Amino acid sequence: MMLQINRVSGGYPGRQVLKDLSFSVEKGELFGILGPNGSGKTTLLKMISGLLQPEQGEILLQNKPLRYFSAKQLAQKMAVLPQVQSEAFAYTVKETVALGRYAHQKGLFQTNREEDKKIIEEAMMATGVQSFQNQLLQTLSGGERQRVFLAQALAQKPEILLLDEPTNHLDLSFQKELLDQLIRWLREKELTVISIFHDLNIASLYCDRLLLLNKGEVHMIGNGEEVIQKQSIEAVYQTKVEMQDHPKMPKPQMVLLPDEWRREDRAVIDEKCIQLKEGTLFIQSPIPLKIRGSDGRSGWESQFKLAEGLSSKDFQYGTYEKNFIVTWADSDKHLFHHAIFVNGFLSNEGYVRAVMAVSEIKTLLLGENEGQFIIAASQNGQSVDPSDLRVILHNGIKRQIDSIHRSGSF
Ligand SMILES: Nc1ncnc2c1ncn2[C@@H]1O[C@H](COP(=O)(O)OP(=O)(O)OP(=O)(O)O)[C@@H](O)[C@H]1O
Repeated sequence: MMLQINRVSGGYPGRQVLKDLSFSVEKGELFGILGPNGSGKTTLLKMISGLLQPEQGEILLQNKPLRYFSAKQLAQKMAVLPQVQSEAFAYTVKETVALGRYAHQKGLFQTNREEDKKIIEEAMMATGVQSFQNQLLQTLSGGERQRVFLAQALAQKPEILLLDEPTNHLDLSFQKELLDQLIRWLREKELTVISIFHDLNIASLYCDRLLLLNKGEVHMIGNGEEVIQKQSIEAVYQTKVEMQDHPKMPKPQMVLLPDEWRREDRAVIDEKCIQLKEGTLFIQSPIPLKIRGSDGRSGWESQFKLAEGLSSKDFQYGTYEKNFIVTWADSDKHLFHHAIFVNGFLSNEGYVRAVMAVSEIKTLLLGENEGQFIIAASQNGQSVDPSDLRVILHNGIKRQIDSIHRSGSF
């Protein structure tokens, strides 16, 4: 066990921030600390680094109480990357990184300067700051400064790295680079990282485990899938969120829904949206619709070119309950295609079931049929029950196919 927090309470004089926290961090883990502003994340990091003493409870580092370590011993084991301050610094980049070696120097005369130099160079290389190593810190951007302090922390060669929002000044590519690099160090150098994150999606992607703090208490500890859940995030952050799956990883991702996001409530997809221009059949929707196609196509679209070379006998359309269905036939191949517009909200599961339902209905009505179809929903208004939808689609599609057959062009 790298670190153990046993029933820790405390904070500042007259202000108890943390209440009865217990958890442990294993060697080699990337352990994330999450929580709203003021929930006690920085206070907890200060206690772990020995800057603040708990009022109650105990923190053990490698099974030994933290208070038995001298400041220098702690600095040899732990490096802290604080939130970057914006004050002016009169040091160069290289001097700042070199300060990371301080805890390892013995006496007044530095005994192992070659070794120190090598470590400082390595730390600068790893964080990509060597190209501006002779510049003064105050001449750097916030993100560059963040990387310099990370280099300083690495030069300390710690066993535990404590990070307070390491990515908050970094652009997208440096965020990814820093975290990918941290993971490589974790695996190669047996480092353990404890880091505060504000970005829940990044924490979900990179952390082995997460601690979600709420008002100084443990709300939940677990892996990303367990902690980044709609219910717990909404309860702790007191806001509405929507969850979605990451397209390539089994990691939950969260998206915000602005209060002001109002779709045009009266926007309805019906016969007014249909246009036939020189044999080309279009649907022009007043709002973007979320679509899934039998060919795997998905996304948000508002203009749909359905078919070319059609005469008015080749297609049918109509509204069935709140669903607008268009069916058209390809006169050469005798295939039937369908566009189904749902005026309502279709969940992810609803889409899957609707796609399956339409495939089944087509097979039932037409036998082997390779015709294509799309399902597009406004995601506006009431949630649609996939079982009800199935019945409505069956009746609507059947009626339209019969009617195209009757029109005599086949
Ligand atoms: N030096 C201090 N003296 C007294 N109270 C403090 C001190 N530092 C922080 N606090 C209080 O302790 C509480 C927790 O602060 P802390 O900085 O740990 O929160 P945090 O979760 O890191 O917040 P943020 O997300 O805003 O960085 C806050 O209410 C804060 O006002």
